[in-house]
Parts: sequence; structure tokens; C-alpha cells
Amino acid sequence: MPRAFRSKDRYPKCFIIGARKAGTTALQAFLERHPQIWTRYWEDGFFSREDFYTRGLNRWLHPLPANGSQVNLVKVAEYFHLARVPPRMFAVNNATRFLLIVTDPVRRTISDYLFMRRYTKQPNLAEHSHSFEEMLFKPGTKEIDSSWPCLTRSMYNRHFAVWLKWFPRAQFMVIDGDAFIGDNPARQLQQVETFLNIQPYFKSNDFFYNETKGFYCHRQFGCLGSGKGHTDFTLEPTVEETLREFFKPFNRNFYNLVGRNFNW
Ligand SMILES: Nc1ncnc2c1ncn2[C@@H]1O[C@H](COP(=O)(O)OS(=O)(=O)O)[C@@H](OP(=O)(O)O)[C@H]1O
Repeated sequence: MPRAFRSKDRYPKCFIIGARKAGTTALQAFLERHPQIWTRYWEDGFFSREDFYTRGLNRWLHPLPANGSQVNLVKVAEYFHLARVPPRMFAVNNATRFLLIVTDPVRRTISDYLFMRRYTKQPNLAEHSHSFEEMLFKPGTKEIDSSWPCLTRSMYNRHFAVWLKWFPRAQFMVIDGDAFIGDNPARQLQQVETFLNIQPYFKSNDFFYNETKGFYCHRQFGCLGSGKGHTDFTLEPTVEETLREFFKPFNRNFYNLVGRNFNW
């Protein structure tokens, strides 16, 4: 007789919660290779989308396998900056673990802007018709518009502080996305193995640096698709400097929350 459906057997033990545009797809794609990890690629945002959330947890969990000795891993890159998500997750399971990958906030803001320009179909989106600088500064000034969503999503401290109200720091592993891009990712993937208490599997030899892509790729499964990896954007040095100064107090506060200095 088939086993009765029990949602707590299928509920993901771990979520990649963001930060959006900080390397969440690469992290998920590499982790998927681990024989004890099950993951899926559609980001339905159950906890963030009212239409899904109101349909209930059982319906969302139905396509997931039971956890068993494997870890069900779900990635939703937008969760990190949505304050309604952590209380909803806490209400389901207060022992869930989280992977948070973060990059230099300037780099992430640029990537977010380019993503909005290229891939977001929403009509009348300001990013479609305005340059990065036009979005960054209040009209006709050199004063940063601190309400621009591409920018606020890089104020990591604000978002992390909300998550820490619900879950203890020990349930988060914070991954250095700049090192994940620039160095062989095996080292940080091995740390994820320890964090998730799964067998050692990743070796540096599994990855190679692809000069054309400008990223590390998996030796057997290749590189991420062409949608990942922008190359054709430069920020005017004085604008970059202004932006770096702007982020400094937010970064310092984030280092305190995480207990680690990322040197941004
Ligand atoms: N190995 C590897 N291959 C390709 N790309 C890599 C890799 N590691 C990190 N990255 C960086 O990931 C950035 C996209 O971030 P996300 O996957 O989090 O974006 S999303 O929020 O899911 O849309 C993407 O940003 P862009 O360069 O702006 O496209 C990459 O810089």
C-alpha cells in the first residue's frame, strides 16, 4: 500500500534564500551534483506568492520526494529581501537551514539592474529606459536614491536582521559569492557539506576555469547557460566610488550580524 502523504517528510531541509544575482543558480547547480541532494529548478516562491501560499503547503510539497537520507534543497533567490517570508517559514519548521550567498553589493546592484533591463518583461519598467546612473541618482542631482529596489536589495544587513528575528544565526551559512566566482568553488561546497551534514563529495578537480565564460564550470556537466554572466558593463569610477561609500555603513552592520568581514 502506498505510504500516506506526510508533508513534514518532504519539507526541504535547506533553502537557498538569495541574495538574488549573487550566484544562487551556480550554487544550486553545483550542489545538485551531490548524490545526497535533491533540488528542482522552478522558483515558484511558495512563501512569497499569495496565490500559491493560500493553496496550502501540502499542494506545494506534493511533487517533492520524501527527504530520507537526502536533503531536499529549494532555491528562491528573492526570499532574502522579502520580510513576509521568514515568519511564514518559521511557522512551518523552526529547524530549517539556509544558504545565503552574497557578493560585493556594487557588483550585485549592477547585475540586478542589467537583469531588470534584459529579462524583466513588466511594462513601463523604469530600468528599461534609464541608464544605471539615472536610476541611481535622484533626478538632476548626485544624491543617491536610496529607495531604488536594485540598491535596497544590496542592503544585506536590513534583510538579514529580519531573518535573525526568526531563526538563530547557526542555521545560516553565509557564502562569499565573490570567492565563489573567483576561486575554485569546491572549497565552499565542502563547507556546505559540513553545514548540511552530508558525505564529502566535492573535489577541486571537479571544476575548471573556463576562460571564455569567465567562470568556473563543472568538468562533467559544463557551464551555466548564456543567461548568467554579464561582461559588457563599466561604471564610471567616480560613480562607483560614491556607491561604495554609500554601502559602507550597511556593510559594516552586515559584518557584525554575520560575524565576518567581507572587505567590500
Ligand atoms: N560559475 C558561474 N557561472 C556563471 N555565473 C556565475 C557563476 N558563479 C557565480 N555566477 C554569478 O551569478 C550571477 C547570477 O546570480 P543568480 O544566479 O543568483 O541570479 S538569479 O537571482 O537567480 O537570477 C551572475 O551574474 P551576471 O554576471 O550579472 O549574470 C554571475 O556573476
